Amino acid sequence: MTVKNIGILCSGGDSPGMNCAIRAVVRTAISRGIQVTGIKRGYAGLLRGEFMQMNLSSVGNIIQRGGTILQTSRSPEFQKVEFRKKAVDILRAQHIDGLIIIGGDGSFNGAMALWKEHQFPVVGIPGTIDNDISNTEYTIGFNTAVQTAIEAVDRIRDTAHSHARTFLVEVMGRNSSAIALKVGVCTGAENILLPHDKVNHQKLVDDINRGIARGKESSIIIVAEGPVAGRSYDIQHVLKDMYHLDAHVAILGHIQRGGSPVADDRFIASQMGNMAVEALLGGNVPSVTVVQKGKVLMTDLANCTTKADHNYIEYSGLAETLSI
Ligand SMILES: Nc1ncnc2c1ncn2[C@@H]1O[C@H](COP(=O)(O)OP(=O)(O)O)[C@@H](O)[C@H]1O
Ligand SMILES: O=P(O)(O)OC[C@H]1O[C@](O)(COP(=O)(O)O)[C@@H](O)[C@@H]1O
Ligand SMILES: [Mg+2]
Repeated sequence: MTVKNIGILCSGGDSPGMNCAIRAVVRTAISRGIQVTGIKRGYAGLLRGEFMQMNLSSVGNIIQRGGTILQTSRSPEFQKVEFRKKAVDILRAQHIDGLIIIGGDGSFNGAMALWKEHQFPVVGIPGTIDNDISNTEYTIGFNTAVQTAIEAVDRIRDTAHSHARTFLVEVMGRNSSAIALKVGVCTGAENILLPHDKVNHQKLVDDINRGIARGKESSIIIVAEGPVAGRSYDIQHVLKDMYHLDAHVAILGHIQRGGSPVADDRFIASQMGNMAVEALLGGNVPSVTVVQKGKVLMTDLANCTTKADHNYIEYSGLAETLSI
């Protein structure tokens, strides 16, 4: 089928660099004589028919902006087969021939369903700070989120040292270890608690006390968020009640999702946006842009519909060795 009009949407959590990908899609498509229809607020906006025609200037001056100009959403309705049928009817009525989805593993499952149930041509671009998608080394936004968290932890370290305190700093990432491990290594954290770790409070206290005994004036423990944000408070209470150790909690939260994308996010998103359009035009669907062995390339979308926590787990040994 000839593609004349490409739809584009963002879905799931926003991530820094999504705008760079949108810009690359729009500019590549227009340079190839193809129309681009922006779909606002993800799958929820698609179901409401929220469209905007994109032109060269609608993506001007956005390369440095965090978030997404198209906005995004989580849409429970889209999990249902009847709503995906409605979505495809809306896309076809709008004369959209193929869809580019910028999002995480959940969004890719929605895209895969559009293909399987209706053979609607889809191409994914991985955009999530969590870096938790199978078969890609990278997802757009991860390095910016990590940089933001590092800067926050460095500031907390100033206070931790000045008051000789222990801090539990909770980072985002749901069940993914990636942000916690990279931030932990880069801030010289004394300990990193991964999402599924059963916390060994005794070891934590022993480690902190060993540090104090050799003259350390502060301890930073990076806590990966896990399924429900706020687990740091549980750990804080056990440390206080059972070990009489006072620890302060800092939950970094959504501060990690916003902000201007760092160079890697701009560069990779620009390549991915460009490649996604070429894939749609070349009939390479359903597919997804990925990073493998450091290179941006295409793979089958089916390879990227599961969550993965593979990317950084290999660095837990490094973190432990360097934090003694
Ligand atoms: N199995 C699925 N089938 C259809 N749509 C899905 C599925 N999983 C997720 N989605 C859609 O993708 C949206 C975003 O998924 P979510 O997991 O919240 O974020 P992310 O894509 O960033 O991982 C969901 O709100 C839903 O609309
Ligand atoms: O902003 P929300 O909807 O509360 O979601 C928080 C979750 O979104 C994330 O920031 C990003 O997750 P997704 O990219 O999968 O949407 C997670 O790290 C965090 O657990
Ligand atoms: Mg996700």
